[in-house]
Amino acid sequence: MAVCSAYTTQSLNSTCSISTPAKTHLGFHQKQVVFYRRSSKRGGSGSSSGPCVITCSAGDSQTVVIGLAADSGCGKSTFMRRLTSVFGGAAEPPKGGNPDSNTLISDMTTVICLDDYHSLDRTGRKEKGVTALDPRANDFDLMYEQVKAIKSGVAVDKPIYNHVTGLLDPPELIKPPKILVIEGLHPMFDERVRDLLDFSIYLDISNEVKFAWKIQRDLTLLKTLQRDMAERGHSLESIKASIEARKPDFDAYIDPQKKYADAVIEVLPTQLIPDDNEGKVLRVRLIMKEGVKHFSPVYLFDEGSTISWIPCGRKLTCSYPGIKFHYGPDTYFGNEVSILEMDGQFDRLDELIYVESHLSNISTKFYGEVTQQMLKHADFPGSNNGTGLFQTIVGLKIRDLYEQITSSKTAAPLEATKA
Ligand SMILES: Nc1ncnc2c1ncn2[C@@H]1O[C@H](COP(=O)(O)OP(=O)(O)OP(=O)(O)O)[C@@H](O)[C@H]1O
Ligand SMILES: O=C(CO)[C@H](O)[C@H](O)COP(=O)(O)O
Repeated sequence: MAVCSAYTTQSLNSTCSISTPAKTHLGFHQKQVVFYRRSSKRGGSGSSSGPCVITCSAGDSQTVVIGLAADSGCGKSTFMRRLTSVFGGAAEPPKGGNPDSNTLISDMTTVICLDDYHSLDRTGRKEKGVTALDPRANDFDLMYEQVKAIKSGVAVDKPIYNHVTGLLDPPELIKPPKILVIEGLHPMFDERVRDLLDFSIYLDISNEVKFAWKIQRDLTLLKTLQRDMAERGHSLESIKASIEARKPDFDAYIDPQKKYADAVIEVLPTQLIPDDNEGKVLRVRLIMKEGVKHFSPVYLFDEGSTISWIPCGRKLTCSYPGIKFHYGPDTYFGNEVSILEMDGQFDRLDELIYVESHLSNISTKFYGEVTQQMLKHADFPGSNNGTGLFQTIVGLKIRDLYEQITSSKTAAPLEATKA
């Protein structure tokens, strides 16, 4: 291994870091690693017994890494569709690649699914008697090395977990995007991976709601397959059994990650209907950590005050059971947070502008942008309640965070030049 000291760089704007030579067993992509010839007499004393590697990413293509954690079937894909829409352009699987790829690429974002780091396939897990939620079924070393590589501008060959076959497929090439989202069961589980995140989100869906969503999804699937009632009954039991079987590992390995999240979207049954167990009307809480770099929590009316607001009346149509907002400071796992809560659902999405105009720090670029985004995706699940509203707002906050990070990176060399 050579000692690296002085190198030429391709562009003044580049941010460069010295790394060890590409390690193919970790899937680093050799082609993306840039080799530079030693150019300067000054500092050129390093021995040159082997290849030195500099990996460069242009100043304007810094990869910002976002983590999104949730159990399976808890709305990660829906959230990702809202997020990528905020940046413009549709997200699609890699062109010409594996049709069962879990990756989604748009102009600005690449979303990778952490299921791809399962180290045991479906049969392997069955043989060992572990679930996919168990850390022993996942390769955190590879996850860390590859996310770190992408963040520093190096492409990787990431494995693919095929949900259709339950097997690990040959890897796919992931090039460093402007924004990398790692979504799945464990983005905040491993401390090394956690430290690479510029922002983290946890979707906390209560058991009652999770169950209602699963049934809804599976019954829709069954309906399209035109199965009979007997099979539907069987399916209900198996959905229940699968949720129960996952619960111990969910409680042990997934749920504890929420204490690390910068924002948590908590989804609970409504409090507006006494003893509601339908799970259709939802109470949704956006829990926002204070003091996170490049992130200022959203507030209602007056920052730091405690406020309850029923907006129904002349400007917002509400049918039973109505809509109730709450905002205020709180603590969450020992951290200071602000919590914005919405219970109930909108009758008319265009009237959301009335609510939007009373929210501050929502990082919109123009008046009504939240409402516009919500109307654009009115057919997505949760568009008439706090899940859609808060996912959209978090998407705008991530855009803002990205712009702040990239502008501070490009401003830094300028400041240094001035000094
Ligand atoms: N906000 C919501 N309101 C109502 N139902 C929802 C909401 N979000 C998701 N769902 C239901 O849950 C299902 C799963 O949503 P989605 O595919 O976004 O979750 P996921 O976490 O990506 O799932 P998976 O892990 O299985 O890929 C949807 O088909 C829908 O039925
Ligand atoms: O918790 C999950 C995350 O999506 C899946 O259950 C896990 O990835 C295993 O997938 P499959 O059930 O398709 O073998």
